[in-house]
Amino acid sequence: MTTWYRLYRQTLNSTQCSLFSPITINNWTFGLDSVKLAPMKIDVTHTGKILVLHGPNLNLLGTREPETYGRTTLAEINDNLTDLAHNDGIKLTHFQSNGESELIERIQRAIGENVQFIIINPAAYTHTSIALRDALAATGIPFIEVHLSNIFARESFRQKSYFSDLARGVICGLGAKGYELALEYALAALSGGSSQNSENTGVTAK
Ligand SMILES: O=C1C[C@@](O)(C(=O)O)C[C@@H](O)[C@@H]1O
Repeated sequence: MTTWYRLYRQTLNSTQCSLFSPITINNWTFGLDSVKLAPMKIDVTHTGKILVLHGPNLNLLGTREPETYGRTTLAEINDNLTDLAHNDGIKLTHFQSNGESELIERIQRAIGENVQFIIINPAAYTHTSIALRDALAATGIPFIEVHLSNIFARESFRQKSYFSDLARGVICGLGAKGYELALEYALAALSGGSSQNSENTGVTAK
């Protein structure tokens, strides 16, 4: 999909405004100036919004049980996702909390912010929180459930999720890569490129 950006060029006595098709290389956008071809770094026009939510103890990623959750820190995960989304002109915000009520309030705010997709690792709340599940259901915003570890290969109490039946999809056991894959799907869905049709994907969309 070609995204068009509005470029403003300050002149001596006026601000000229034209539409140009940009080329983006390494987060720099090059546009055609109305007089000459000149590189201009501009703010990318964000055409969509994705919210990434992390539940309790995920702030400790990197040092927390690395044999189970890997050595990638939460900051590294968030930075990577932010860059990937930004390259597609999508604004990505992330939020981590150890508290159920804070996560619920963050989800409720997403409605007013026009968030179009949520990626969530509810962490231990996966197995306990009807309240978080209800908050996601109340927004009606499609979401993907992500777990770093393969919860189905772990203790039996981790094999129950209060989210999976509402989720567009579930990714678990692939470590930090799982977030990237979830984002890839969300970006495709926002650009209309991801089929929501079970006939085409083999996946039943909610
Ligand atoms: O905190 C977590 C992390 C987790 O969601 C995961 O990403 O693998 C799995 C949960 O069972 C656990 O409580």
